[in-house]
Amino acid sequence: MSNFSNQIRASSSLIKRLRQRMTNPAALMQATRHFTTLEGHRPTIVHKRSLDILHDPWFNKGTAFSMTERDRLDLRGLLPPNVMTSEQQIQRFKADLKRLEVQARDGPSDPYALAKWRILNRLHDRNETMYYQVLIAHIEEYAPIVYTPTVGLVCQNYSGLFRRPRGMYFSAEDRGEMMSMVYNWPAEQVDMIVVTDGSRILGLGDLGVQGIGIAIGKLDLYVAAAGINPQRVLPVMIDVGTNNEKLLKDPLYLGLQEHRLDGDEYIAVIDEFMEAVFTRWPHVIVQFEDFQSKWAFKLLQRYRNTYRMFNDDVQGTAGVAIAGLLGAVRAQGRPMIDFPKQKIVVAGAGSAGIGVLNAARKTMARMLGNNESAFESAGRQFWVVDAKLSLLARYCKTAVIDLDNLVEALRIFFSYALSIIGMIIELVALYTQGLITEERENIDPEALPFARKVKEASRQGLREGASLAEVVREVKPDVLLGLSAVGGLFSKEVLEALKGSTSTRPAIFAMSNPTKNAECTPEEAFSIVGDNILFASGSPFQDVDLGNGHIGHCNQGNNMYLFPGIGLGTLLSGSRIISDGMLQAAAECLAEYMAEEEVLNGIIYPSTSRIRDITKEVAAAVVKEAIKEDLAEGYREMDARELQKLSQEEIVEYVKNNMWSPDYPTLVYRRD
Ligand SMILES: NC(=O)C1=CN([C@@H]2O[C@H](COP(=O)(O)OP(=O)(O)OC[C@H]3O[C@@H](n4cnc5c(N)ncnc54)[C@H](O)[C@@H]3O)[C@@H](O)[C@H]2O)C=CC1
Ligand SMILES: CC(=O)C(=O)O
Ligand SMILES: [Mg+2]
Repeated sequence: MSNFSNQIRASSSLIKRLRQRMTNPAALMQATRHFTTLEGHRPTIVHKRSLDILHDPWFNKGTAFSMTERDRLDLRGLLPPNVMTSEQQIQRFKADLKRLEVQARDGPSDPYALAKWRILNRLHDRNETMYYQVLIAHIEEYAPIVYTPTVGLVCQNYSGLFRRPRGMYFSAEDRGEMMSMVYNWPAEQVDMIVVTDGSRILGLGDLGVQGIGIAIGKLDLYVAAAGINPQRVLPVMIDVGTNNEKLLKDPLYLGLQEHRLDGDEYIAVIDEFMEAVFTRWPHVIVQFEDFQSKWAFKLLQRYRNTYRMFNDDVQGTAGVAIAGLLGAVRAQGRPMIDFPKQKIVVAGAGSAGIGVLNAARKTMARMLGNNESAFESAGRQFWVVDAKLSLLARYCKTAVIDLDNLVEALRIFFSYALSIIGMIIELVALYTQGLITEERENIDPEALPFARKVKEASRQGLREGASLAEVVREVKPDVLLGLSAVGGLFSKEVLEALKGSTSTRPAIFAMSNPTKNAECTPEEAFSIVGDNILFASGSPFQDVDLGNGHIGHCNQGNNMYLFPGIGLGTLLSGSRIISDGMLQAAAECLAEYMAEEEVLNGIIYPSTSRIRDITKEVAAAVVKEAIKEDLAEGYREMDARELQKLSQEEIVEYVKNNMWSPDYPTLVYRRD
């Protein structure tokens, strides 16, 4: 043991000495690598023994405790005698899950998926290390359980599923207390926070406090894909109420049963939360997740130049879509630089859709010369179809909230009356859905830059509000991209219309989650539009057997390929903010990751089994860009000046060396 300590000390001092000289980054890298390896073997000091160890998920190894460790920690006799390896433990766990599969002979179903989630969640609660061993080793099998689609089901049922707390809850009732509450979290250091207010969970709408499930699921991917230490992640739910009438009436709902805070009151809560977490952990990175679009953009603008934060739905999704869109160009056998010639129809102008539109337009403009006219002409490549509520309908819905203070009888009466008026207006509002032109009233400011000029539209045989099928028929786009949260929106009529596409290989991105919200299935896409299309969906689908010895590949176009790398790269660069350039570098890295042959075969995103590798590359690209933009302030031993000296290969190596892996540490007991 003392040998270990000596080596670690020696290695640390070597790094220090090297840093003082700062002449040889390669030697520094080597010392850091040596140090990291030793740190991996450094024993962990625990201040507990016996059953307390077995009941602590950080330290518990279950049957994998060696006999000497059992003696050292007073565990002898508290476990069955057969000492198992990690591999045997995973085998036993999987065999147990297999039994569940045998029982669920009807094939995948919601109760089956939930049962699987419960079993994994119980493992998470009792043995963190083994949980991440299982997740990393079988990520393709378990990502759909801890992440989309099953995480959606989990959020919908969270009040019933809740057993043990995970993460922190800041509610509207906690105003004025957050700065002290944040010290209730036991970890001294937190690297990553994923926060949601539960207002738009996947495509499932407002799930209130139950939305914490999505923050937990995203952080599982941070650990599995980016190797962020699980002791340094924090899922957060900001409960400002819910406008989900069902949850408001549910006696078993776990959150605040009042309508959502709005306006300045809402912003004050989020401000207080941000101040609290950045006061305790100045270097933390905060990922905003699944906020309704009304707040997603405003909060992003409010914080992005002050705090280390990003919005995954707006910015992560945009990067993943750009990578996919560039892949679609390559899949047509054309160079990426042809991207500005693509005609793109987007269905859904919410936080994700607008994020994609802005990023795609900027990418095209850059390729066209990066000036104003390039930006103008890039804008003409997009046709946006949306369906929004009118302002009056929104007013009626909000008015219900304002009536809360009246006598109960009156409240109920007016509530119902206004809800009915709201519903009627909503129905009327449906007539205003469709192609967005400058003629549209009450257009969202974010969507305005993509509104088509009326004259231009009419020259194409289109008008304000033209249906998606009409738009596709007239535009004959290269790409049809859905971020609408409306399952089946790419109907037979729409897909038939896409057969007229002028592209040699039309691409369909049905990106809405979870599975039932996908705009179409791959079977529908391949069978209606043809074998030669490119298909991507937000949630995983099986590849399609095209029946002629060919496979219709189903790509998973999900921001999970970027957000872990964006977070890790930001952490390791020590960048003060997350710049557009860093996000662009992440997207380009993903786009270039796929080999020519894969792309020509219709594979534009890597399989989930490669997620740890792509995340490492994305993180390295983010670090590199942060250095280039002079934003990198360094991390631990690697300060800004040393980062500057690293070559591309050394940056990748640096990232790899700093990714946590789930190995059981040797435990040594010391009295408190
Ligand atoms: N694959 C991925 O990585 C990601 C997928 N998503 C998914 O995208 C969907 C949308 O997310 P957000 O943009 O954040 O939600 P949002 O609620 O902000 O946006 C949805 C938009 O679709 C529009 N819409 C509704 N019905 C429509 C219709 N019939 N035709 C055209 N547009 C219609 C709405 O008016 C709204 O503007 C969700 O299902 C979400 O799970 C979101 C982020 C990442
Ligand atoms: C994937 C994701 O972030 C979403 O569906 O909201
Ligand atoms: Mg999301």
